[in-house]
Order: sequence, then structure tokens, then C-alpha cells
Amino acid sequence: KSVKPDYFNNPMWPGEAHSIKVEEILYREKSDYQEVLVFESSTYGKVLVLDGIVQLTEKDECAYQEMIVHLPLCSIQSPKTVLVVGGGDGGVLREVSRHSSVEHIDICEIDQMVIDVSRKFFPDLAVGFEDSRVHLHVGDAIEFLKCAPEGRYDAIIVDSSDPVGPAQELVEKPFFDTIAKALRPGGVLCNMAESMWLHTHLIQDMISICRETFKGSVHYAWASVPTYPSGVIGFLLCATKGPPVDFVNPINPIEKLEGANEHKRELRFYNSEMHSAAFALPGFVKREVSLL
Ligand SMILES: NCCCN[C@H]1CC[C@H](N)CC1
Repeated sequence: KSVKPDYFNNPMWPGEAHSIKVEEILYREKSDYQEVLVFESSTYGKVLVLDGIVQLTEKDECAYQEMIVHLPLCSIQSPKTVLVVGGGDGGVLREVSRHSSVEHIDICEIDQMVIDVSRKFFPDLAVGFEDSRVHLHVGDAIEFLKCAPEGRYDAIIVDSSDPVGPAQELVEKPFFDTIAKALRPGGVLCNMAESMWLHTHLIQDMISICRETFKGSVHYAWASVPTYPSGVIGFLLCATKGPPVDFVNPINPIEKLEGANEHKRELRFYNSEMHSAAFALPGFVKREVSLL
């Protein structure tokens, strides 16, 4: 094409761009929702990109997938029913299935192409779909949650892409209302919550909505993910009104879970110390993002 794309003019991280050396393009198609790209990188393994935004790399996906799952699931006693919103690559499912107390996992992913591409190029993530407890729903999570039975889930994990494009409505109040309704009293939500370096306004908006919607506690945690913009990603942890949930000190520590580590592939990032440390926040975040 004659004109190079303007890398610096994007809504989520204006003025910055991240580059990874491409060895070989393995897949590039447009689904009904987004452009799906897979390439072999020089130093991060295979990389999944949606609409030009890095979703995961083989090298560092463990940080995000392990934290987004074990921060909520290790904060409640024996979680049984779990809902995953998004997560079509299967990585979150792989992590949920480490918890032997879980009996039923629903996943609602809007884009079948993401599932097919993950099965072909990311078998270490798509392995999550093989668990017999998994029930796949391909469709819009907004509709799925509207029809979900009240108090159905112990935990809901929103593994979304950025709120530009298909995932736009996943940061709005009506969606959080349906999540709160679908969770049991004392149930927990873990929501992808962008970067404390880049998105404090969006994080504040989400926290304000969640404080209203979840009468229980609202906490912000974060992890290092080198291939995400600014090198960190955040997680919003909420509990519905009911038995109080202490997010910072896991009452269901992963180290005590039978079989959690021999599972499909050992944990590479998450442990109980990383769990508690993830809630420690820099001064500027405490000032800019009021959690109280
Ligand atoms: N399931 C893979 C991760 C999807 N979530 C990511 C959160 C951060 C975004 N900038 C990219 C997607």
C-alpha cells in the first residue's frame, strides 16, 4: 500500500506503538468482527493480533491468563460454576480447569474464527476447550448474560479485548448489572482493566460503576505483560454483597490445590505471593483511582 498506517494515531494508546520482529505471517483473515492475524515472532513465539492489537504471545501469555483466573478463583472457597466472557483462545479455560472444585464452565466468545485459529496455532492454549466441564457458547456475551439465571455463577471472568470494536459495550454499566445479577451472593468478578500508566480515567469509570453495582468490595490488581502497551495490564476484582471476600490474602491458595501444578503445563507466573503483591499500588494510582 502507498501510505504506511499511522501507528501513533490509535485511540487506546495515542503517541506510542510497540514493535515485535515478524519472522513469518501464519494466518491473516477478516472475521465478521475483526481482522485476525497470527505470526511467528523472532523472540516471543507465535503472536495473536486482533485489529492490529496484540492479544497474546506464547512467551508471556502465562502472566495474563494465570492472573486473570487465579486472582478470583483463589479468593473464594471451592468455586463450582464459572463463566468466561471472551477468552476464545482457550488460555483462560486452561487455567480454570486447574481448579478441581469447579464442576461447570460456561464460555461465551463472539468470534468463532478466534477459536479455530487458536486450535490450529496455539494448542497450548486451546487445550482449555478439551476439558469436559467446558460448555462453549459462540455469541454476544451481552445477550448471554441477559438470559443467565440469577445467582448462577460463583465467578465470572471477563477476558476481553480493548473497548474499541466488538468489546466496546463490555465496560458499560448495563453489562456490569447483568454480571452482578448472574453472580451468587459473595460471588466474584475479575475483569481485564487496562493499564494504570495509560488508562486511569477508564479505570476510574469502571471502578465507579463497579462500586455502585457490586455492593461488596472492589479492588484493582496488576501484572507485568511485556507485549501489552506500557508493559502492564490491570484486573478489576469485585464481589457481590454477601460473605465478605478478602481478595488480597487468598483463602484458597493455589499451592494447596491438588493437581493444580502438574496440570497440562505447570504454572509459570502466578503463585500466592504474586497474588498478594498484585494489589500493591503506586502512589499516583492511589491518588488518581479512588478505590474507597
Ligand atoms: N485472551 C487474551 C488476552 C485478551 N485481553 C487483552 C487485554 C489487553 C489488550 N490490550 C489486548 C487483549
